[in-house]
Amino acid sequence: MTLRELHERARKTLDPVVYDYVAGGAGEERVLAANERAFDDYALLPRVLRGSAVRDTAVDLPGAPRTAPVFVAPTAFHRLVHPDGELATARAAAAEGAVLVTGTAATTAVREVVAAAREAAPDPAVWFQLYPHPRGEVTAALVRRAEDAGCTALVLTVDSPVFGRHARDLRNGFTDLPPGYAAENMRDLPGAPPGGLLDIPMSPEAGWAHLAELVRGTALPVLVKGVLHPDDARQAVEHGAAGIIVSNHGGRQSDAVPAAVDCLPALVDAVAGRVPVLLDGGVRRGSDVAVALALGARAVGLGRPVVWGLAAEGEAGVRRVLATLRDEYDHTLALCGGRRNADLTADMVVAKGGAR
Ligand SMILES: Cc1cc2nc3c(=O)[nH]c(=O)nc-3n(C[C@H](O)[C@H](O)[C@H](O)COP(=O)(O)O)c2cc1C
Ligand SMILES: CCCCC(=O)C(=O)O
Repeated sequence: MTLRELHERARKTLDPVVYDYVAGGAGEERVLAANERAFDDYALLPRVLRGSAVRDTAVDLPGAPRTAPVFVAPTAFHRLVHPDGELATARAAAAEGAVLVTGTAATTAVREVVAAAREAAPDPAVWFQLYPHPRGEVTAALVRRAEDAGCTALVLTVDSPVFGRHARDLRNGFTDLPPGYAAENMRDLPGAPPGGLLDIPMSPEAGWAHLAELVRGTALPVLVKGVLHPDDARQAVEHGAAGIIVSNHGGRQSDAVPAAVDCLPALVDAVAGRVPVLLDGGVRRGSDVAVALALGARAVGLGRPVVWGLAAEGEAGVRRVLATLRDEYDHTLALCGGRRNADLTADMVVAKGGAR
């Protein structure tokens, strides 16, 4: 079954309001559409007579040595789409050797998520995503939870000073979690009520000091997610980021930003190899992975496709999504005459219709 078919099955399975929450974007959904369409505008110029029957696609990421080049981006509330929720996602990602980013908005506590990943693989990599919280003690408590659970990196999402305006959710009246679901990691934190969507505050006044404080307060590497401006990528590195995730939140925050992959080259230049640059948004095929890696991304994240796999088939569906992308990417690498990711270089990416 292709990713497209899994998406279709998920659409038929899900409550339309939940489907819209996952599928939707901000505003007129221009950025949502642009993320996927941008990949259509790139083509790959293969190199010939230099390939290998054995290919190595593993990458080193912070807190995740020798991992898959495709990771599970943080997406909220997995129990809304499948009763096994984040436990299924965790087992699937671990079994496929992919980093799982769980986070503040998970409907399963991080301790249980890491335990489930460990059932599926001896040394899984689970990262924990958080937002800059106005109260330092709340961030500190969340970080302790992630550390105690065994997470190997933190991800600070910085593209959400305020929550995006999701037109579908506003139309559907979906503005908080239904009864019976909670953001489990927010339970019993100092000064924070449990645990609905509205209890995960965004901080319009957060500054670079938040990042510096987070980095100071943990031994874990901290990646910064949601960077689009090259100067912000430089600032993030200067404030201690161990990695940059180029992302526009899957078109769910500003509806006026460029497609994520179109921002990638400038950020790769700005970071100049000091830390790995990752990307998410619109990745749907192995060739999209190849384009992003050729343009300098170390790895790419999948948001919605993982949720569609989970909704359609639980753990097996998430495994299928990750395995499909891995196989398609490996095949593309072979067709491009590559034996390792580094064999994909920026000169091999051209605008559709010809060489640039
Ligand atoms: C339903 C949903 C929930 C999300 N929740 C979060 C979140 O809690 N934290 C976060 O940093 N990003 C969140 N994101 C953004 C994803 O991490 C990622 O940036 C985006 O989905 C990538 O685009 P794609 O869906 O086209 O793969 C969410 C995305 C979706 C679709
Ligand atoms: C406060 C929950 C965050 C979920 C999120 O980031 C999204 O729906 O895009």
